[in-house]
Amino acid sequence: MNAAPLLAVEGLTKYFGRAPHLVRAVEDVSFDITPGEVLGLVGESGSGKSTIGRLVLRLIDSTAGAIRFEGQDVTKFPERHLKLLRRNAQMIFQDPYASLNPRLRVREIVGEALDAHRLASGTRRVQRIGELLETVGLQAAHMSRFPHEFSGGQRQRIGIARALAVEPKLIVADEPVSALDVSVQAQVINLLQDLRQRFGLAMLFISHDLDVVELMCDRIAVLYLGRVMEIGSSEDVSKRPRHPYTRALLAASPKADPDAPKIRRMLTGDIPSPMAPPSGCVFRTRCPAATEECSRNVPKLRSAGGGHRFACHYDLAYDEEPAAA
Ligand SMILES: Nc1ncnc2c1ncn2[C@@H]1O[C@H](COP(=O)(O)OP(=O)(O)OP(=O)(O)O)[C@@H](O)[C@H]1O
Repeated sequence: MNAAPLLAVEGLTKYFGRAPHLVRAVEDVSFDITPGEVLGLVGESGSGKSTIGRLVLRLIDSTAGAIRFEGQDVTKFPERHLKLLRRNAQMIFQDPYASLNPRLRVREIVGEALDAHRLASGTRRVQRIGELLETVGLQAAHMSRFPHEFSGGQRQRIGIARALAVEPKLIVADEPVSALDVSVQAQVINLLQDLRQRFGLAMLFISHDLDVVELMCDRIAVLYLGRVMEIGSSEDVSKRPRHPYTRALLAASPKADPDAPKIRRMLTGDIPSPMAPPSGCVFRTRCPAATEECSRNVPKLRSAGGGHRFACHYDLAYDEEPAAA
């Protein structure tokens, strides 16, 4: 619990564009990931999950905040130091079709990472590519094929082999199974679990699906309109959620108990535009329990004990009905 964080994100903020079209994609987000830990980022479409993943790997620049990787703030890294970051932190993308260059053989796709960091050459390089393919459940002989010769699940395995080539300490997995057939999703999740155990990988695991996140992650951060609504152990967040939004998300899951308390089933209306987020608590326009207070003040994250925190002015009992409007 007290291990020095591998990744420490503090007050991370990202705006796209300019006023009056300023998009507040990520607003004052903080979290840590310790070595070997898997943190899930969950939230509806547009909540800022991918943006956070891209910020962490410096694929895009932040507006404000710090991203410390092993204590060093990567937001301040000059371009030439980014290679060091990429040696330690890699991305697995959502779409295994778009993320692999169709003109390159698997050998070149996986080998590129080895070459960029001069990790292996000659016969050792070929051997290493074969090993990586076997590590992800493919065969060494597959290295001479092109991406189109593989199924979606197999392509995602190639993307994983490419990420593993540099022996990273952190993997940002952005919806790694959402584009796959349901029947294949579990296999890829199992592979990621297995790799995590084998290599002690830490992960930032991005998904809109709370069930997948619960399965995969040690801790979960729930995002809404670019802000953290709740963060804590998977167990606390999924079994003892304190924020009305987390409860609503859980209720929307196909696994939800139909007799669940009413507050959990009341997520209605659309997500407001990140160009015009509501005042006070950003969730208040969809929250069944919102009051005047919620429109005036932004709730701070507060502790529910044991590292579990939630950003709500109220602390409603789990089965409490919302106040009449
Ligand atoms: N390059 C960009 N320019 C302008 N707006 C952007 C850009 N990238 C993302 N956004 C906006 O930032 C917000 C957060 O987007 P982001 O993709 O991070 O959300 P997400 O939670 O990952 O959603 P999804 O699951 O749909 O990918 C959205 O409103 C999105 O439209």
